[in-house]
Amino acid sequence: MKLLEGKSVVVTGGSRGIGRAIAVESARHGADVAINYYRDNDASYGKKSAVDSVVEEIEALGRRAIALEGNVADPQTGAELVDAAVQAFGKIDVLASNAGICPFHAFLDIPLDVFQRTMEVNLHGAFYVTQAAARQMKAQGHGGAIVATSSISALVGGGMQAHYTPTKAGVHSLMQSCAVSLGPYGIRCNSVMPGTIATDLNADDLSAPEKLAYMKGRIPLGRLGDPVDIANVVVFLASDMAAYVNGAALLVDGGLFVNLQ
Ligand SMILES: NC(=O)C1=CN([C@@H]2O[C@H](COP(=O)(O)OP(=O)(O)OC[C@H]3O[C@@H](n4cnc5c(N)ncnc54)[C@H](OP(=O)(O)O)[C@@H]3O)[C@@H](O)[C@H]2O)C=CC1
Ligand SMILES: C[C@H](O)[C@@H]1OC(=O)[C@H](O)[C@@H]1O
Repeated sequence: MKLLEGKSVVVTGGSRGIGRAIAVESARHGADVAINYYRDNDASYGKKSAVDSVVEEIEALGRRAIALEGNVADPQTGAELVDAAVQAFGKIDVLASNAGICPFHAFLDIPLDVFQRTMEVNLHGAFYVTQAAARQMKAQGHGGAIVATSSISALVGGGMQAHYTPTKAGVHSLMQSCAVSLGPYGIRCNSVMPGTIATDLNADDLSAPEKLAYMKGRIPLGRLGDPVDIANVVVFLASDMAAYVNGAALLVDGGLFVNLQ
């Protein structure tokens, strides 16, 4: 069953990791996809750059794809991405606001620029692109769905993430307020809260075997998440199957959050 047949989906941070999986699974469910990326230089996908390979994969599924470079922290990037999607596909039905960074650092001596960049990319970036997509959806007059990638880190702390966890709590809060602001236009806003998902974001952190074993040991399902585990839930929240889900946050963490002891 295809959940996004004929929809136009915009994904920020769609070249790698969770965003890439959202882009591909959206296409598998029948959507055309506009992908934002920033500094794509990853040639590990069959010797193509990451973004070229995701575009190719979507086209192989019989759907259209465009890719637009841009830093989501720049207020113009979101608007340009939405405009490009409308030019290419005639409309936008779904935004997956997903781009994010997590440079691990201890709290007491975090460089100011690392703190500011994390805030600007993760929280300001989500705000700008959500506003741009919502303006377009309102003008179109037939509603829409916005799904932001928050995190389990919106709910719990991390000693090396004091600059990061507030951005994920902020993204969660942004979706709650937007659910209220945009509900009257039929635009639903929700967030997905991934646990620990195996991507480039945490590859360094989990490269130490002891840390990897510790994290897996804390997850009742006994494995790290796969980007597709998150993408499946984003597709559901974006689809008409979730027509009455608005302002929700869905933990997708293999049970990590509830595992006190
Ligand atoms: N991995 C995990 O365990 C978890 C991740 N998350 C969240 O999921 C989201 C995706 O993370 P994940 O897939 O793991 O990370 P990856 O590092 O694998 O991918 C990040 C993606 O974001 C893009 N990106 C980075 N900075 C910018 C920017 N300034 N402007 C536009 N695009 C940018 C990258 O593009 P490019 O490479 O071209 O620069 C890339 O496509 C993030 O918001 C993260 O906080 C939440 C919970 C857990
Ligand atoms: C980067 C982390 O490993 C990852 O990102 C988050 O949001 C969670 O804290 C995950 O563990």
